[in-house]
Amino acid sequence: MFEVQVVNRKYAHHILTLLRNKDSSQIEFRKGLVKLGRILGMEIAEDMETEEAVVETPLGVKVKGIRIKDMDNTIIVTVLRAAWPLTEGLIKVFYNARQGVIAAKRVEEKGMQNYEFEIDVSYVKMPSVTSNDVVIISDVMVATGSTLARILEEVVKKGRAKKYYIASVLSTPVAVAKLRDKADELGVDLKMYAIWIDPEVNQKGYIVPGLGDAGDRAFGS
Ligand SMILES: O=P(O)(O)OC[C@H]1O[C@H](OP(=O)(O)OP(=O)(O)O)[C@H](O)[C@@H]1O
Ligand SMILES: O=c1cc[nH]c(=O)[nH]1
Repeated sequence: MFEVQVVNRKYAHHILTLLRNKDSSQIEFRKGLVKLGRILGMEIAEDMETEEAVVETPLGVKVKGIRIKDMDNTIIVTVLRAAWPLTEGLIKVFYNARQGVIAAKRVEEKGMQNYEFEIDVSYVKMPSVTSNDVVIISDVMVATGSTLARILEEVVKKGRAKKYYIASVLSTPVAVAKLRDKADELGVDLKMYAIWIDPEVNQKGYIVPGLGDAGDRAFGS
């Protein structure tokens, strides 16, 4: 099963506009990603089931509240390197999350064929996953979807989660179609959140209008 949801919040789009601006500084860019990570985390939390929780306040009064059931069985996987600040924001919401890291790179020297890049996965370190877990994959730019499709293959090798989320800033129709196919092929329940879906990927594999090379803008080239 695959679903995609765009974040319909003025504040998120205000920050996205700052990120798109070529004159925004490296620090502004990173800070913007942290803010969007927190918003994406809130959106994902909104999608999760809750249960009743009763607590006693310092006044000695018991009160009914709620807890998000999967708060303590969430795993966040960061795709290096641009997603690092995005994860910083996600962690503010999923404060007990276990974490994994994946280094994956498009082999750009071989070029893009039919909106597909070969992906070189050089490092995978993540906790084992059980059927009680929810996995959130944090990646800023989902352009052709080649990287995330490949990463999903790696992630499911660690065990089957009951649900997978993608937390991203920008994606494209091409990537959405590819991820839908990959979710079907792997038989996973996948929901992708993006702040916005841009219309195009250019010949070099950049999202257009996009925001440029997110890794370089956040950390330098
Ligand atoms: O959907 P795709 O076409 O596969 O492209 C998306 C990938 O490109 C970006 O990484 P990048 O190669 O810029 O790496 P960096 O963050 O380390 O700079 C981005 O963070 C994704 O991982
Ligand atoms: O536009 C794009 C596409 C992939 N990676 C980026 O950083 N930017």
